[in-house]
Amino acid sequence: MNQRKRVVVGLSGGVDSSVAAFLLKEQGYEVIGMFMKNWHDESVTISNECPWMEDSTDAMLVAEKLGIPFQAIDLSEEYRERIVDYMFAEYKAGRTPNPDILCNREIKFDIFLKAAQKLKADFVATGHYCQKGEIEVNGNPVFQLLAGADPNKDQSYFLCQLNQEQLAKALFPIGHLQKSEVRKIAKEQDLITADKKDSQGLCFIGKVRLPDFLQQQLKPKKGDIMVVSEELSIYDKKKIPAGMSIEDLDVETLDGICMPEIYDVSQGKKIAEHNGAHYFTVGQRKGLQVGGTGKPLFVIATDTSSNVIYTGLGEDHPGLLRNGLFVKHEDIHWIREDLRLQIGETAKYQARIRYRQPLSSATLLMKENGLYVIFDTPQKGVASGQFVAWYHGEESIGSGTIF
Ligand SMILES: Nc1ncnc2c1ncn2[C@@H]1O[C@H](COP(=O)(O)OP(=O)(O)OP(=O)(O)O)[C@@H](O)[C@H]1O
Repeated sequence: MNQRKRVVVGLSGGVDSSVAAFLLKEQGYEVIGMFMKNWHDESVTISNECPWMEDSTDAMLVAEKLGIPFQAIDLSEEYRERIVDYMFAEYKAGRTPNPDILCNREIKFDIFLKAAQKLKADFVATGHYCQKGEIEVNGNPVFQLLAGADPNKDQSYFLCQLNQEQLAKALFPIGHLQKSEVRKIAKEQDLITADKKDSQGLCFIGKVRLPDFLQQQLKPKKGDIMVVSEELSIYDKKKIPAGMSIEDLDVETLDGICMPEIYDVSQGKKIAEHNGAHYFTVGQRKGLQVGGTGKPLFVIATDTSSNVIYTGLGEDHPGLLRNGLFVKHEDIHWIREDLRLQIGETAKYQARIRYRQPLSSATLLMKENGLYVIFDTPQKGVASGQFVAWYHGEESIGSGTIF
């Protein structure tokens, strides 16, 4: 059946994609390995190491060992335009982007996919820990994005912005395996990548720390750290009114619950200084460098226009917890288009707002202006710019950018 299908596998020089390529070959596909050079800027390299060169050599050696053709393509320009520029713009605006999710949507399953199609490939495969399903809805095929079988490695969250056309062309050959099994196969096949360390995400940053990367374009600028009391009246609006069912909440109440709070300096007390509000993210504890406060300080909001950070004392500060979040109409993405909610409709799903976070039950309400996601239990670290993905069991149904 699969004999004549051609697959381009993204070979990163890591163990997962090496084993993915091996398994595809075993299954009888015609496999081509392709390494992409993502982004490399001499100015952010903090050592003389050149990780992408090493990775591309490893990818090539794996291809050689498996006896498959190999190509390397330079997508660094596209990467800069679509990922790096987006990252800087988002941080500058006080939001927290997720480059890994964008990279899958914009690079691996767009530009890379198009390059594969030029080679007349039927599919693009990656070493992601997730699975693809196919069902029929009203007589039409519908593709499903499913969690990886290894609960510690599930990467479906990173693919939550893929659409049906992209999924139709995707293969995830290792999604049904545990990481330990992948390493075992790599060892058995004597692949050079068998013992290679896992990558840390943020592939393009390589070995540079995020703060160092950001400082390339976002210059340090001193500003105030304010500490905000627990007793502010704005926190009352964040609560779900007692006795009300979520379906009956009006938009004003929903906005109070789901929109990020806007603080002003009169609501806080200056406690120290920081070196740039755009370096900080909601929920962050590290990097504030304020001592003598007894309990730890956490960022509860940043205001990049006035360059002020608002913080709360202690991990139970009401500013840290949110009962819901909002996704603007144009930022809502349905993987399962057939399950798209219409205005006025609600649905019960499980949501996650960051990679590896356990799923948490939530009610989704579709309104004219966008989607409100109300959690059964309040969540910490709901950061603007990050993605929320909603699941039905193991299946990722849709996602959106948090307002
Ligand atoms: N530079 C690259 N060139 C080609 N494909 C890549 C590259 N970087 C990542 N990929 C593809 O995307 C998948 C997921 O990338 P990620 O950076 O999360 O690596 P990973 O899960 O550690 O996998 P691996 O062990 O294969 O590096 C990889 O398995 C690979 O198929």
